[in-house]
Amino acid sequence: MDHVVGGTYKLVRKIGKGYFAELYLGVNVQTEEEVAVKLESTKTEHPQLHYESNLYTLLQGGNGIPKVRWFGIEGEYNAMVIDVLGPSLEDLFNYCNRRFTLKTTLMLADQLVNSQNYILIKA
Ligand SMILES: Nc1ncnc2c1ncn2[C@@H]1O[C@H](COP(=O)(O)OP(=O)(O)OP(=O)(O)O)[C@@H](O)[C@H]1O
Repeated sequence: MDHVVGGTYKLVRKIGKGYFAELYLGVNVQTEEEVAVKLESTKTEHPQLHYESNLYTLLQGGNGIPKVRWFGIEGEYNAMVIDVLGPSLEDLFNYCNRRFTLKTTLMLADQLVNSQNYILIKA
C-alpha cells in the first residue's frame, strides 16, 4: 500500500471497519511511530468524522482517549490520524475464551463508570 495522508502518515494495512469509516494502521514517515488512520468518504451524505475529531479534542487527556494528530481531506476521503489503541474488548473477550472472571468484569465496570463520569464532566 502506497498511500500517504497529510503528507506524513503512510497507510500500512486495514485494521477495522465501522459503520461509516475504515481504520488503517499507519506510520509517521518521519518518526516511524505507528498511528491509526480513520477514513470516511467525502461523498457520504452524513459526514461524522470531523465531529468525532472535535469530540476527541474536547476529551483530550481522558483515559483511553486517542490524541488527534491530524485531520483533513486527502483525495476522496476525510482523514483523521489518531493514536493506535490496544485490542478491542471483543478481542480481549475472545482471548479469554469468551469468559471474563468476576474480577475482570468488576474492573471493566469500574473503568466504564469512570469514563462515563469523565465525559459527563467535560460535556
Ligand atoms: N485508534 C484505534 N487504534 C486501533 N484500532 C482501532 C482504533 N480505532 C478503531 N479501531 C478498530 O477499528 C474498528 C472500527 O472502528 P470505528 O471507530 O470505525 O468503528 P466503531 O467504533 O466500531 O463503530 P462506529 O462506526 O459506530 O464508530 C474498531 O472496532 C477497532 O477494532
